[in-house]
Amino acid sequence: MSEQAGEASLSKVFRRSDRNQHKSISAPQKGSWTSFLKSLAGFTGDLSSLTAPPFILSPTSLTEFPAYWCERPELFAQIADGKTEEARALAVLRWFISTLKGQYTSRNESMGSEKKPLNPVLGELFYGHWPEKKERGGKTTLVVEQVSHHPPITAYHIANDAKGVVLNGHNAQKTSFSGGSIIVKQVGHAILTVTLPSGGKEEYLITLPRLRIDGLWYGSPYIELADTSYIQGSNGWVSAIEYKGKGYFSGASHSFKATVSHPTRSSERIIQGTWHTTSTDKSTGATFHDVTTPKEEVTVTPVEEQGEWESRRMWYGVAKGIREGDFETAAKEKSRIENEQRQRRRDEAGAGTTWALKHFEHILNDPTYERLADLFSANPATEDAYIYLSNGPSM
Ligand SMILES: CC(C)CCC[C@@H](C)[C@H]1CC[C@H]2[C@@H]3CC=C4C[C@@H](O)CC[C@]4(C)[C@H]3CC[C@]12C
Repeated sequence: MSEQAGEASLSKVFRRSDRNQHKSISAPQKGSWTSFLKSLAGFTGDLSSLTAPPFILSPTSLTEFPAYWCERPELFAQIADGKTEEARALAVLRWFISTLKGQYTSRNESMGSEKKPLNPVLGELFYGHWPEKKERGGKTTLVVEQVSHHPPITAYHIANDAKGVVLNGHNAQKTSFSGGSIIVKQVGHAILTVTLPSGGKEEYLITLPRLRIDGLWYGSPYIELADTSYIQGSNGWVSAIEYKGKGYFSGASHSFKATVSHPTRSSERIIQGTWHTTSTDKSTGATFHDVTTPKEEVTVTPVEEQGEWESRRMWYGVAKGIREGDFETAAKEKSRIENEQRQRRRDEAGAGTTWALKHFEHILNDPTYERLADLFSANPATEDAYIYLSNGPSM
C-alpha cells in the first residue's frame, strides 16, 4: 500500500468515532501520531507496552490513580451516617458517581487531553492521605501497591477509620480496538465495607465501567463510559448504572441512569444526569450529586522524603523530563528503571525466589466477591482479590 493510500484508509478507521472533536494536533507531531495510530489499529492486549509519541505521555504513574476514589472525602465519610440500609446504599452510589469526573475527565482538564500514564513497576508504592476535618470524622488514608507487572495490576486500600468506612480493590485493563476507538475493559473490583455504630457490617461490591477512548484521530484522546456497572450491597440493595454518551438519554456526553432497587421493594428509584456535572433523583426531583464544586487532591509526602519504591521518587527523572519537554532525559531515565527491573527479575529467577508483596496478600477466589456477585448473577462468578495486610505507614 502506498503511503497516501495507507493514510486515507487510516482516516476512515479513526474518524468514525470522532463526532464531537474540534481540536487538532500540530503539524510537527502529526507524523509520530500517525505511526502510533497505525500500531494501534489491530492491536489487542496490554496498551502499556505500546510506544507512544512524547506529547501524549503523562508524568503520572497509574499507581496514583486510586486516589481518584477519595477526592471528596466528605462523601466517603457520609456513607457511615446513613440511618437506614436504603440511605447508605444511596450514599454509596452518590460517592461513587461523584468520583467519575476525577477518574475519567481530570487529565483532559489538567493536561489538555487523556494521556498515556507511566506503567508502574512491580512493587511500586503510592501513599497519601486527606487530613482530618470535622465533617469527615477523621483523616482518610490511601495505600497503593503495584502487585503485578505482566499484566499490570494495581491494588489499593482507602480507609476512614474514625467513620468505619473502608474501600479495598484492584485494577487491571484489557484493551482492544474497535470502530476507531480504544475499548478498555476494566478487570477487577472494589469492596466497600461500612462498620456500623451497632458493630454490624455492611459490604458493597463495586464493579467498574467499560471505557471507550475517542478523539484518537485528532490526537486529543478523551474517555466516554459505556455499558453498565453495578454496586451490590450485602443488605440486598443494588444500583445498576447505565452509561451513555452523546445522543442517548439526554443527548449529552457523560450521561448515566442509575436504577436503585431491592428485591423486597416493588418500586425502584431512578437517578439521571451527567456524571461530570449533576444528577437528579427522579422520584423526588432533588439534586442527587453535584461535582461542580472543587475537589480535594490527596496529600503526599514531599519527594525528597519518600522511600525509593514510592512512585513520585521512583519516576522523578522521567516525570521531570516529560514536564520540561526534555524527552531524551525522560527516555534515558525510563530505560534505567526498566533495566533495573529486568535485572531484578533475572536475579530472582537465578535464586529461585519471587518478588514478595509488601501490603497485600493475593487470594484466588474472593469469598466476599462470590457472595455478593451471586446476588445479581454477576459475570464472572469469581475473581481474585488482594487482601490488605494492615501494615501501611503512619500518615
Ligand atoms: C491515550 C492513549 C493514546 C493511550 C492509552 C493509555 C491507556 C493505557 C490509559 C488511558 C486512560 C487510562 C484509564 C483512565 C482511568 C482509569 C480509572 C482508574 O480508576 C483505574 C485506571 C484507569 C482505568 C486508566 C487505565 C489506563 C488508561 C486506559
